[in-house]
Amino acid sequence: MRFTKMHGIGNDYVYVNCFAEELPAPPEKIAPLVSDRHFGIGGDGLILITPSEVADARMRMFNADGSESEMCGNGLRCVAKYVYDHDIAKKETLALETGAGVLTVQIDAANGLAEQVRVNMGQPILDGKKIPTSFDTNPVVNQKIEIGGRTFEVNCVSMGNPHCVIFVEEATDELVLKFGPQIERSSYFPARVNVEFVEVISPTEVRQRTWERGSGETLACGTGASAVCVAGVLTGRTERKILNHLLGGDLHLEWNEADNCVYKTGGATEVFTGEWTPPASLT
Ligand SMILES: N[C@H](CCC[C@H](N)C(=O)O)C(=O)O
Repeated sequence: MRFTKMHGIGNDYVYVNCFAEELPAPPEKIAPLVSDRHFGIGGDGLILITPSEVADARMRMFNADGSESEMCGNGLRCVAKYVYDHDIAKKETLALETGAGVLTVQIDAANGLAEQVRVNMGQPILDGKKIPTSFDTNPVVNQKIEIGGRTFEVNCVSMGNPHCVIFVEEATDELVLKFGPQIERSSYFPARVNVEFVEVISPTEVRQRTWERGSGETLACGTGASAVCVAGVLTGRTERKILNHLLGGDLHLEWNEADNCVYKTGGATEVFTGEWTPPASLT
């Protein structure tokens, strides 16, 4: 299986161009194998770039545990870069189909290659039942949950996929690595959840660490950063335009008042291409 390794500020996936390549097995079986950093290629998951009936291309994203997610913000910037750089559609404005609908992406290119990518991430979903959470408020802000003997105040937002944003003094290893997985799998979140621990530096600047549903801690999460932007505004902590520092780099975010959409800008990088040999047990 030919693949391309790409990352968006350190959130790395194995990308397969399904315009040209046929998968040797179902993607949910391939994702855990290629994601393994010792026995596989290494990555936070698998992303398929496929033809679309309604857009320039379609993204399908599988976490390292094989579960499929509706959306991936860093992944979508990389898909846009791939589609542009590899001439699937050489357009500076691309329409890309995701589980969160068709999203519009703006490419800033130099010498025929995409450098910065700006994604209209669409409107956040704030209805507790739709996110989904066990809360039936709209929005779900400053709600208390009990996890492992501790109380957390959570703010929940869906950007197509579910997020739980928790503002903290310091995003420690204990919070991310011990409580992250417990929150992910708690009964408050029927479809599990991605968890963001966020330090507010100023009304226009935050720092985020992410525990991702199905993949564990990652260096960055674009849908998570968008959810953080929304949660910051809803709780009166931040302005509508922020700079978010993630472990792997920075993202610029804006929750636009006029159209209610979140705009996310950041880089996308192609690292290498290769050919993966599926184990005999798979085929
Ligand atoms: N890293 C991705 C999000 C992956 C979310 C996935 N873990 C889920 O199950 O929803 C991003 O940049 O938006």
